[in-house]
Amino acid sequence: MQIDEVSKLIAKRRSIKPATMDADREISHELWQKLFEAANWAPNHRLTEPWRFTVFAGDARKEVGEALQVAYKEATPESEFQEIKYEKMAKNPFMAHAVVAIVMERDPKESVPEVEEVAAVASAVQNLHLAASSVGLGVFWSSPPATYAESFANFLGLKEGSRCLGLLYVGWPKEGTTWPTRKGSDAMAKVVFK
Ligand SMILES: Cc1cc2nc3c(=O)[nH]c(=O)nc-3n(C[C@H](O)[C@H](O)[C@H](O)COP(=O)(O)O)c2cc1C
Repeated sequence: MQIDEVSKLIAKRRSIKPATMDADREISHELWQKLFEAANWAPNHRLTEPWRFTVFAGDARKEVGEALQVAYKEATPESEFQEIKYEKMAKNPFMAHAVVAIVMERDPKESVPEVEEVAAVASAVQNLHLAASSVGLGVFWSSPPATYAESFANFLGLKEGSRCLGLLYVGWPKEGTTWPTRKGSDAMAKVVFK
């Protein structure tokens, strides 16, 4: 593959809003496997492979919605609590075909700094997202404060030191949806050569 082809795929990757996803359209097990294989090739220090994913599809999406509601209550001061947001939390997971919890599982030996483990998980998500984009499958990374709450970590059964880094909404775009575009910015303005 030439660099131009890789660059094209990278530039094509977009976040697809869950509201534009066809929640009923199946994602084959074969495709899920390809997505997680792509994730699994992410760079990671000392090969700790800290990424973990839990896929909630079908009725299991209800559990995520309920856990988000509990976590929202936990993470939101009473004065800021909004009933509308609370109700939406239960419905949101049903907009996508599946919701995938992104987890950084801490290596018990703590052989590398935590920031490196988080970076490795983000790389894994990027790989997965690129693979999904290549076949036109929509992905949206969502990280409301509720996903960082202790009750949400307990819901996911996280081990000591592990962290949830948000949720991926995954689904095929509804028929007629146009793939979003993004205005590019000046890449070289963020680079210094010395
Ligand atoms: C770590 C991380 C967390 C994110 N959390 C949210 C979020 O909570 N809500 C949201 O609207 N977008 C979230 N996004 C997606 C960004 O909004 C999106 O990547 C950005 O708008 C650029 O669009 P693109 O992905 O289509 O290039 C998140 C992205 C990352 C990398």
